[in-house]
Amino acid sequence: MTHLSVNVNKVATLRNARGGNVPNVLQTALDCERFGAQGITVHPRPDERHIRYADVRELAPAVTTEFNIEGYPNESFINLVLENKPAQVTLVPDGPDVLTSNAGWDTITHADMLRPIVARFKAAGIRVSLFIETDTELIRGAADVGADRIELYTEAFAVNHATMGAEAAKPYAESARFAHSIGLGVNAGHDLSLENLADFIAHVPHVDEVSIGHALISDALYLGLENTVQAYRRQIELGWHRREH
Ligand SMILES: CC(=O)[C@@H](O)[C@H](O)COP(=O)(O)O
Ligand SMILES: NCC(=O)COP(=O)(O)O
Repeated sequence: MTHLSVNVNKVATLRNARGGNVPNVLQTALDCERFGAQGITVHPRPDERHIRYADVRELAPAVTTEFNIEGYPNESFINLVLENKPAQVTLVPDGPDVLTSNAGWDTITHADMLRPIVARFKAAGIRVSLFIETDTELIRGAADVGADRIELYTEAFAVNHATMGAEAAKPYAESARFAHSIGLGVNAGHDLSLENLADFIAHVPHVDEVSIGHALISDALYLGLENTVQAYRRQIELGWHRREH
């Protein structure tokens, strides 16, 4: 069954708006786990506009499910990850100024840069995932630089799902099948929501994990965090039960 990792970036955004410690990011992460999250994801950005490096240091020893740190692998990010040894690091090719992640890796152009970084993390016992679009050659490139998994960048799925429904999952299904066939694990994330998650899971095979933040934390304003985490888990189960493969 696909695991749900809750991205708590947006909890930190709210906390940072007032400069104190409300809401408490650590407590929220632990509560997400208590409510059924199977992982916690954070994406510290260079300007620390939401998750701060200090949050990562606080979360790392406290998270008892899978801790996943996402980000662009500059030297300070690499050191942060190696210092905190999460179960998984997800490398994302974000420029420092982006509003949010907006592209996957070009694993061919950046192969020489990625290969030694991936090797460093793997030598430290950290699983490495690369954020990537639905392009077979780039997925093959992820395997070539030594990645353990890919994270399919699902923004286009979310946008297209609004008009096309489950048909929007087709390129992702092909990519997931290909990644699996060459030995890569498959994660997915970005703009997944209660509206589109079951269709994604039903039509895309081999998905080990989804990481969801923006929509989930927004839903929690209406539904409460416990109900929301459980609602996302139920959508994953619903998707699995609708699978034809
Ligand atoms: C890689 C990815 O899709 C997520 O980490 C997303 O970028 C969340 O980051 P923000 O919360 O900064 O938008
Ligand atoms: N890796 C994707 C993630 O962590 C959350 O993305 P989003 O749900 O905030 O778009």
